Amino acid sequence: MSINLRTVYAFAREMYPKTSKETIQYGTAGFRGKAEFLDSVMFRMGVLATLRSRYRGGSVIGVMITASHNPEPDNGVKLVDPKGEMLEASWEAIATDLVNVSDQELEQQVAKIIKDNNIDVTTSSQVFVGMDNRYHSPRLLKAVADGVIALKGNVKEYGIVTTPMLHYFVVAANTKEAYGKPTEEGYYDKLIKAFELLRNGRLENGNYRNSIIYDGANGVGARKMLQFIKRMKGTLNVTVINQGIGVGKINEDCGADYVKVQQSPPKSMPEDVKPYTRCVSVDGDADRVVYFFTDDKGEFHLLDGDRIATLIAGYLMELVTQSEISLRLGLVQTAYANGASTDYIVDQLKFPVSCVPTGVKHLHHKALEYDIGVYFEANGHGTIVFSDNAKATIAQVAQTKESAKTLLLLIDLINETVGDAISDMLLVETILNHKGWDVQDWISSYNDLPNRQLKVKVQDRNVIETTDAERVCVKPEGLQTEINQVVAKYKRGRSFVRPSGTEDVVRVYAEAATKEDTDNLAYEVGLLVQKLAGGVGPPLTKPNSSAHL
Ligand SMILES: CC(=O)N[C@H]1[C@@H](OP(=O)(O)O)O[C@H](CO)[C@@H](O)[C@@H]1O
Ligand SMILES: [Mg+2]
Repeated sequence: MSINLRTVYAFAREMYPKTSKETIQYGTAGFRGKAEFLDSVMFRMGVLATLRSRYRGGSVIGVMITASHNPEPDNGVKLVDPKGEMLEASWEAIATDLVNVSDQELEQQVAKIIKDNNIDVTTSSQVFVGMDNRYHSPRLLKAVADGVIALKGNVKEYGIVTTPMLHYFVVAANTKEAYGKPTEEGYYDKLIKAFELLRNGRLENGNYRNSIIYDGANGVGARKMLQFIKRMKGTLNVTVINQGIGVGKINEDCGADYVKVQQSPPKSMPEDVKPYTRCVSVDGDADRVVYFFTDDKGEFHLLDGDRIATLIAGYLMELVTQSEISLRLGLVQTAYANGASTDYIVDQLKFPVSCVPTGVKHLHHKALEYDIGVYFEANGHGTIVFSDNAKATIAQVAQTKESAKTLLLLIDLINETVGDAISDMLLVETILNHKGWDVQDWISSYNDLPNRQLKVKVQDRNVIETTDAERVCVKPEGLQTEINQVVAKYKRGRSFVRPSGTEDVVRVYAEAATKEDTDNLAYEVGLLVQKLAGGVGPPLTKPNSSAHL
């Protein structure tokens, strides 16, 4: 097979010319932006995925077209490496250069990647592509596929799937189906079989009731949950709201990000929902999940990624202890984790905990250092990874001990390749069922510190640089000192700022002993960002109003 790089060049110029003059950055989870500027980015990512597949000896590489929790006009692309991880960090720079060169330089840039990485372009390659349900996703999927074809690679299109499904397909194919069948049906089968075996016919237990309300964020997570329901034979009664079929924009006034950041239920919540009903929200590509409920006074309560992580970690530790096996367990968080959750993990669970920069790629890598690594972002994005040693030990002990048998089934239920909202939800349901817990039992394990996030618009968010897992701001000079002075005024105060990697904003996080203090702290730090980091746009609104969120 010979590759004519002229083909790449001609394709790009004729079909996918580069229309944006601005430099495009590789963000927290790949490239993201307004959909109308992304055609050339997608074509080039198809080219890159093909090169990466050849570089990795023909292993399958995944390309997911989605802008996750972003608003509907945005789109984006996430690349999946052979073991289901996000694209290796060293290739992020290669990807960035490739999307930013002009159409005229493209041929030369592709040749450079081939030469620098010693890629044999005559070998075979395989790229799996999936997309969310944004209306511009099919157009962008075609651009990715054309990029693959331009380099004579093989492309398999999965159509509309969740991000974690695509990760699963990649790993299933690369493990020659040891992980499961690389099909949609294979994915449902694997999860549902494990879930039903774990229920073992006991649908309700203690305070646990067998029904939930599921907010699908008008995204692909809604459609796929409807598929789960069809196949689950009533083992869990799920009512899907924000289905996104015909009405409703993706993530608008609903979904995991809205619920977490606004700290309120989706706007379209049915009025007749009984107090203490378990509700879940997933995000636009269904890799995040948060739980919430409203109490009998109408007050909203959130059970976010930190809660999910602590619930899972505690349960896994119980099972490991009962199984009398010695494994290294650890939990990974980011600076956004609620301080109370970290205290609970360290003081009560006595679990080693570490803090890494935002972005699942960082958490995933850290979690791999443990035999059982639990990682979750506060926003509900996370999973659990098991080392080969853990799997082998558990399988052996499972021959004689029930607790280890349960662990083995949990491994099948968990999508280890990346955070998976549906798999995570089924896992939480399993644990609550086994413990006989309702949401009140769950939330009483510790009290969250009130917390708040603000988005501050600045001229160039890259003027902010951070260190120490983003908890300390080193640029612009003086900002951290002023933040420290403000934080010192508040009991249990903690605050940090960082540039978002998915939106053109600076994020401010604050927590403190009371809600009022938290709102004031966030506001004061927001003002500092505006003052010292080139704030633009309207002035921040004083606390006790959500207008500035
Ligand atoms: C505070 C927050 O929730 N940040 C999110 C958000 O990243 P930012 O870089 O903060 O925009 O999107 C990422 C991708 O989904 C996710 O990994 C991350 O946790
Ligand atoms: Mg997402």
